[in-house]
Amino acid sequence: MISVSSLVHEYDGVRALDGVSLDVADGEFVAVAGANGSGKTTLVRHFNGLLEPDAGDVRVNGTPVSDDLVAARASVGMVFQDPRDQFVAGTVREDVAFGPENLGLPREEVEERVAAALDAVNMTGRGDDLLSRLSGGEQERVAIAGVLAMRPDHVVLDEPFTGLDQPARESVLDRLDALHAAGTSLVVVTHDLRDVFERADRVCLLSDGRVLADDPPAEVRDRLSAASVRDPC
Ligand SMILES: Nc1ncnc2c1ncn2[C@@H]1O[C@H](COP(=O)(O)OP(=O)(O)OP(=O)(O)O)[C@@H](O)[C@H]1O
Repeated sequence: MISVSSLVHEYDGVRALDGVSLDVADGEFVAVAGANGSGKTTLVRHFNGLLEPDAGDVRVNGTPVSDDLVAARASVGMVFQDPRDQFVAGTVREDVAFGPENLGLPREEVEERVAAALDAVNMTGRGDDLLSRLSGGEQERVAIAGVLAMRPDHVVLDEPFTGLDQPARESVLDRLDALHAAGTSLVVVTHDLRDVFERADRVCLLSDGRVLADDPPAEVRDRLSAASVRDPC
């Protein structure tokens, strides 16, 4: 469970989040949508302590993130906007193994986690591939595998479809469906709700650092334009 309460974030005195409250229950699929600059990335970077609140409270499984950064980062896996930003190795296998290796897990468990994570993103047998030779969609899936290998309770994806063509987009969506079905909670940040709208349990609309709506998709439709988000249907 991720619980955000009255969160305020300022960059050099400029308010990017202005009292945001939001809960993500275990197993839930929440879409966070809003115009450029509405505060989406700033919000999710608080979920695992990449940013510190200027006011308000962010808890993961009941514990304030700032009290236990290691626990928050184990529980909340983050897939960043450009997957290349999070690669740390040359090959698919080395990259996906990096997180579990840093947990100090035995070699067999690392191998088992890497195999399961690659399987989950449909990249079985691609461990020796060079990351630099993968397509954008494949890179996105490897970034997701790197997060899955940490076995997080929640996976947060910031604009996961940027630059992907329709087949790559569908392949990532398939993987998200499988994760959701397996009980992982998902937070997908997007300015484009296409394909996500009907999958989400809830849509949180941000506008100028405030929550404009946080409801099931059918109930937020009439507020999409106020948040400068295009109706996907
Ligand atoms: N590192 C930073 N320093 C200063 N201001 C920032 C920084 N990061 C974001 N901002 C500002 O904070 C506000 C919210 O930005 P944020 O990136 O959270 O929005 P967003 O909804 O994710 O936007 P986008 O869809 O363009 O990624 C914007 O006004 C942005 O210019």
